[in-house]
Amino acid sequence: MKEWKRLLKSFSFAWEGIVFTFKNEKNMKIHCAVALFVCMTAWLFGLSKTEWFIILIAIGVVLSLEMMNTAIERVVDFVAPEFHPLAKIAKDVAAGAVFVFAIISAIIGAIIFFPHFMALIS
Ligand SMILES: Nc1ncnc2c1ncn2[C@@H]1O[C@H](COP(=O)(O)OP(=O)(O)OP(=O)(O)O)[C@@H](O)[C@H]1O
Repeated sequence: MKEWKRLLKSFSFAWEGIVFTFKNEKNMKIHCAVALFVCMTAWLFGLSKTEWFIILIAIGVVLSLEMMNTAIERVVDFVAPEFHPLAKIAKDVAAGAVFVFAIISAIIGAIIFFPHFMALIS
């Protein structure tokens, strides 16, 4: 019983982290809006299971990276509230990680949706 309570508590802390990121990070709102749009388009095009699988992984990784970026930003602000070159590197590298995977996800989306879009207009 105690184990269950501990597990539920850890889920609720994780949920608090998700809500915090969504409320405080503009980029997270943008990622969520794009993810919703992509899922609706995928549903309309009737993507295969494999295509859904790839798209959901891309969405999951982008959202998770944005949350890791937010966590790193907050830790950096906590330990280095003043300007510091290492704080800059930590924040820039974390933001870069999100950017790299967001670009890769856009390419993945283009590769998956392009044939469906061409089939629709031809
Ligand atoms: N303590 C610091 N020392 C050095 N440079 C910093 C510091 N804090 C922020 N920076 C620089 O300013 C940039 C913006 O930092 P900020 O904390 O405003 O994050 P952000 O890029 O606005 O993130 P987001 O928009 O995702 O919240 C960082 O990427 C970094 O280059």
